[in-house]
Amino acid sequence: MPIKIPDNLPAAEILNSENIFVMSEERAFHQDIRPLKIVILNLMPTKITTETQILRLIGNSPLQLDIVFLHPKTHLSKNTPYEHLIKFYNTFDDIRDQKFDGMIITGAPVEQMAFEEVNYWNELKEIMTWSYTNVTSTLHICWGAQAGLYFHYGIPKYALGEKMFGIFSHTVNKLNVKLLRGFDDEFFVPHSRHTEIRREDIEKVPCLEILSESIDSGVYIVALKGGRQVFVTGHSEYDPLTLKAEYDRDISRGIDIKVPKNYFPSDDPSKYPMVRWRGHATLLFCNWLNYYVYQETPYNLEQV
Ligand SMILES: CC(=O)SCCNC(=O)CCNC(=O)[C@H](O)C(C)(C)COP(=O)(O)OP(=O)(O)OC[C@H]1O[C@@H](n2cnc3c(N)ncnc32)[C@H](O)[C@@H]1OP(=O)(O)O
Ligand SMILES: N[C@@H](CCO)C(=O)O
Repeated sequence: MPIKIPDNLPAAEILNSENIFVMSEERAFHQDIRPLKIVILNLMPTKITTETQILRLIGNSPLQLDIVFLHPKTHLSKNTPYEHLIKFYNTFDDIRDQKFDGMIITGAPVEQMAFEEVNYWNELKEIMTWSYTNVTSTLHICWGAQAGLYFHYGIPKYALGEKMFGIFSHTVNKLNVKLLRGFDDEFFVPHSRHTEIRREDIEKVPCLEILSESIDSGVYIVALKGGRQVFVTGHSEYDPLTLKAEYDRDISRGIDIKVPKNYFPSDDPSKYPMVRWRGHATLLFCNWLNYYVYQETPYNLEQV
């Protein structure tokens, strides 16, 4: 949350230059406050796990959030009980006439298919088109980021020779970016994917900026200048044991999968994983909610 201090306090200039959010008395006086409307398009097969992971992060904020869950109506989930979807989820038809402050589009285990082969691709294209005009800021995660970058900007994904699997070190590319406020110089993020997007393709689109990368796992955060869209290639929301569950699943299926890198102490899968990404995950979601959603969204949502 911003610090409200007198406009002319000397600390204001110093803190502003350090990328700390200081709100002037005048701005604070004029700021109207209401709960934020957030829509989560959950494309993961294990929807209940993902709901919990995302809510844990966005719930760690003093803001009141009204959450709406969406699932694609053109895909019948095998792994999430239908009763759960009926009880807690909407489809796009239910909300297409509404406006939202923020939207999160999750990952999905479909990255090895062409986008057009995904059975809800046409529906997703419609939702992503709508998000551009009906949502103040949309955060896309993993496959959701690949899909958004491909649909909005024609950026392709490429198959990797080996799954990017583990916890990787990242750095920030640019100083004084609100989304990156408070990030350490080096921070860690889980990745679990068979495909990648490439810097050279993103650089061809002048309205996009690469905000964070990793020497080992490549591009991490891309944003539309102004913050209306954020694309994140990693899974900072993952629980301590999510990579282990994916690893155990693949081992039990006889798949040739390597131990996730930098995850188990001494790379020994019998040991409990070391969590080194929770602080980063919390900050990323808080910063997005605060600076790209709350501070930018109009009080009257119809003006989005
Ligand atoms: C790159 C990223 O975004 S990573 C994020 C994805 N990560 C994860 O999903 C991790 C957790 N998931 C898993 O462990 C596995 O997917 C499991 C165990 C839930 C199921 O795996 P499997 O039994 O091998 O595959 P299954 O046939 O059930 O399909 C898996 C999912 O792929 C997706 N899928 C598969 N084919 C299609 C298709 N043609 N169109 C759209 N979605 C498809 C679906 O989401 C499907 O699950 P759902 O029907 O519950 O939505
Ligand atoms: N994180 C995914 C990658 C597949 O898209 C999994 O291991 O299931």
